[in-house]
Amino acid sequence: MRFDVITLFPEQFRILSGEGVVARALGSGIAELHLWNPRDFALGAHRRVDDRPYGGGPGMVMLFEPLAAAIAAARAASPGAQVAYLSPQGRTLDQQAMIDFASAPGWILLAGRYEGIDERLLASCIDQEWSIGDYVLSGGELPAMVVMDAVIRLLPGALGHERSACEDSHMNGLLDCPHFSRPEQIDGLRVPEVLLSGDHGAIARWRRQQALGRTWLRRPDLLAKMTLDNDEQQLLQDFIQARQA
Ligand SMILES: Nc1nonc1C(=O)N[C@H]1C[C@@H]1c1ccc(S(N)(=O)=O)cc1
Repeated sequence: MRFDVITLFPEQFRILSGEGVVARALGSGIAELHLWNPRDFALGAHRRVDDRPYGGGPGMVMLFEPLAAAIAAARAASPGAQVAYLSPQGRTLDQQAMIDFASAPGWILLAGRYEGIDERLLASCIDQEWSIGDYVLSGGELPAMVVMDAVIRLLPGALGHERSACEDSHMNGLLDCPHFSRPEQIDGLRVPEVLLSGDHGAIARWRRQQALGRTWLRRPDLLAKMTLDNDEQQLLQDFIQARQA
């Protein structure tokens, strides 16, 4: 998948080529990243990319022309890609959104700065507006990297043969189960016996029950969206009763 990011701070994206899933995906061609700086498309002696807002008020607004030109260049280089603007006013993203995005041919991500962008861009150049959460950051670069990370891990081959993203939290509407590794005991805290049993059926049921129970405890809003089969309902009831015993 091709990602084109429009950003005033392209050097921030070097972090993606460091190590880990995203770096390996970029290095192996599973994903590719192209950066476009609006300042390269700014005209005039001062090559301005922002200016004061009409009507007064604090902060600066990113100018229409440089962003429109950068978006046009990215669209020409990535046919079929849609343009998504990262802002607190966008649709809040969740795992299902990332799953949907992973099937697109590519994305052009616009990382905003300052107070935001000239509103006319939303009507003329931008296809979708997304938010990574209800808070305001100093720039859209981190949100763009968050989206890239969440989408890239879903691409075939990105996580390697040893596992896939399907066990992750939120991938099946539930939170993930707890995980343990060596040693078997730390300060009297033991690994659940079932995980040491070698009974893969029992381990799978325990993990499903833990995922159901954790979601019930921490995110009942997610559970409310799910339809549990009879076995899952019984697992959850047993979890709840064990807690109340
Ligand atoms: N949350 C987020 N999810 O994605 N981006 C997020 C974010 O905080 N971006 C901030 C730098 C930039 C920004 C953009 C737009 C607006 S504005 N005036 O439209 O509200 C305010 C701040």
